[in-house]
Amino acid sequence: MSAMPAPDLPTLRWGIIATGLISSWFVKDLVLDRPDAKARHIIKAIGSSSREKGQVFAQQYCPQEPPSIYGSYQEVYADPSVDIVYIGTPHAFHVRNCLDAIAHGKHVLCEKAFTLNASQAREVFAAAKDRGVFVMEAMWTRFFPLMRDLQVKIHEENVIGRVQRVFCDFSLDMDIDSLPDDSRLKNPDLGAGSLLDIGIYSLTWGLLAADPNIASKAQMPSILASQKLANGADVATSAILSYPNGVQSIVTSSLSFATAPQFCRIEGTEGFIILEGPVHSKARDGDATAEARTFIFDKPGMGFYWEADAVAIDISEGRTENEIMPWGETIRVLEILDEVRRQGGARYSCD
Ligand SMILES: NC(=O)C1=CN([C@@H]2O[C@H](COP(=O)(O)OP(=O)(O)OC[C@H]3O[C@@H](n4cnc5c(N)ncnc54)[C@H](OP(=O)(O)O)[C@@H]3O)[C@@H](O)[C@H]2O)C=CC1
Ligand SMILES: O=C1OC[C@@H](O)[C@H](O)[C@H]1O
Repeated sequence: MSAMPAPDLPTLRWGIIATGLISSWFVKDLVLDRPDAKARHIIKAIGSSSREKGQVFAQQYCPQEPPSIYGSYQEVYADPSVDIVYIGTPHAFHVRNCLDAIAHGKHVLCEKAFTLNASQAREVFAAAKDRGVFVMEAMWTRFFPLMRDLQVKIHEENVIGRVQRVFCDFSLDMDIDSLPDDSRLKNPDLGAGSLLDIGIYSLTWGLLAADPNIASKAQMPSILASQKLANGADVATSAILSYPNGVQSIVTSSLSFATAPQFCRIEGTEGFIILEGPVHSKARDGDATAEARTFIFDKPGMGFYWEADAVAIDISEGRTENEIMPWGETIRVLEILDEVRRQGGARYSCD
């Protein structure tokens, strides 16, 4: 028997911008039948550079309730049946797409990296403030229960004592040389490079494991960074974040090889935590003497619905920011990414 969400749950009507990989993952998760759903999500419109692409996308991912299909993004912004626009274009277009959606009075959930630099993000949030609409960076892993549980274990229950050092890597073997020059991973005009695409995940763990606070309450670490560049984009980035209390987070990313399954190690005075598996599916803690405990993190689909449910609840309760990923945190992350690129050499034309 199918488990439909209760009818009184907050309901959000989505317009999807772009029909690439992430939009397909996001929409597949949104239309999943989930007994524990905290919100109801309806895909009302698909906007694509091509109406045909939009049709194929809708047939494949929205079979139950066919959305309106548009051969432009503007038509999605203008559609009165859309409450919120989900932006799944390459990073370089996020600022324009966000501003356009906000100008039409739409709420926005925009993929990571939110914009190419902190200055663009400030511009978007200023526009959102003026229009009074909800905006959030789709930093989906911050909404994983595993992420939330580990924050409590590390910073409230102190299960590994005082955190001393964090290592986190996210690398993918993308065979960059074989990609076309217009690939978003290769072309700096599209926001190419490992840092904004996947290094942002390593940085997220590096920050959250070192300091429980976010946005303006968080300590700002000093940064030492190095990048390997190809055609102006970073193929690899390594950064050391050093905190005034001596904690160091070593965060790395690369597009030349794949991360080992154990992608993150958080070391404390009384033990360690290892994160492993695809999209944070497992955490293990232990120390030299005690037997390690393993926390398995199974989930239906990929887990994009947690951020989507949080957004629906915020909007239904009249908030314009989310407390897990508020505007100040997106700006803080982008300021760190800006500094890493300043030291490492990767530049975008908007810098
Ligand atoms: N949260 C996550 O797990 C993931 C997030 N992402 C993020 O999503 C964004 C898009 O990534 P991804 O889906 O992998 O990218 P894709 O290349 O698969 O798709 C991007 C889509 O954007 C649209 N687009 C508009 N202008 C351009 C252009 N000049 N060049 C290419 N595409 C264009 C196209 O859709 P159309 O023709 O329909 O308009 C295209 O299909 C990035 O910001 C990335 O960081 C990506 C993967 C996973
Ligand atoms: O966010 C992401 O996670 C998965 C990767 O495949 C993708 O390149 C990246 O954008």
